[in-house]
Amino acid sequence: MRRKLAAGNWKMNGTAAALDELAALAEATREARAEVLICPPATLLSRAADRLSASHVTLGGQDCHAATSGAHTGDVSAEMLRDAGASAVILGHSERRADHGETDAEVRAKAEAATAAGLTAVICVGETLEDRENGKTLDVVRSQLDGSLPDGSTGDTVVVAYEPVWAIGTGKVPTVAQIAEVHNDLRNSLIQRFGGETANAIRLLYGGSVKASNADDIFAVAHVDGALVGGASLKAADFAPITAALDAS
Ligand SMILES: O=C[C@H](O)COP(=O)(O)O
Repeated sequence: MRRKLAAGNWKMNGTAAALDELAALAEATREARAEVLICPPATLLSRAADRLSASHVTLGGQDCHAATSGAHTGDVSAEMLRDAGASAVILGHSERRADHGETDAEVRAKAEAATAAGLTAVICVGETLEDRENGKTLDVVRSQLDGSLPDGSTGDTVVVAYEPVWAIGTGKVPTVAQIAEVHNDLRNSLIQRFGGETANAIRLLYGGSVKASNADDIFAVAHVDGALVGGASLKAADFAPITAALDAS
């Protein structure tokens, strides 16, 4: 049985004042059965970990380097994230793929580093609008999945987040049929590569303009085990109802 996961990606948002929102989220979701994961900027991780030490909310990074340490100015290793209190790390987000030219091979190497450091890698895949309009959605997503997940991935080491690029921060959401098609295909691809038992333990998240108002419909889709939420994860008042919708699904 896959435990549902409500994950929040704060992206490049949040200074010390945002820690109060985390505390409010922990309070508002204290009865949640789903895992509640927040990925704040790296600068807030250790303070967030201190603030949440007695709570069920887990923490993650938004990226890591593939190396453990070394001459990589400005980068953060998986081990450092773990040391700061993270249990997970988002990898291959489309904003990293677009802004930093990250390839599937780099994402995979980072995921291997995350696993070695004991972090769960939340690996993002998703098509652009152009891909979708050209009928290439499944090809693109399959190829990213194949290239980005390490061999030997398990339900403990990876989570896959399907995030159509055109739905991120735009208020546009795919139809439930479109989400169902991709999630079903992701599950089948995982089964082909890792076998049924392992594949069925890997959680699949949907991400892209998830809000309390559309969460029920999205969470009713087969093989949607939760969400990776951007904008609506910044405020406890927005994110707690999404977590509640996930629990109710
Ligand atoms: O990682 C989260 C996604 O990019 C979704 O962002 P959004 O909920 O603001 O559309």
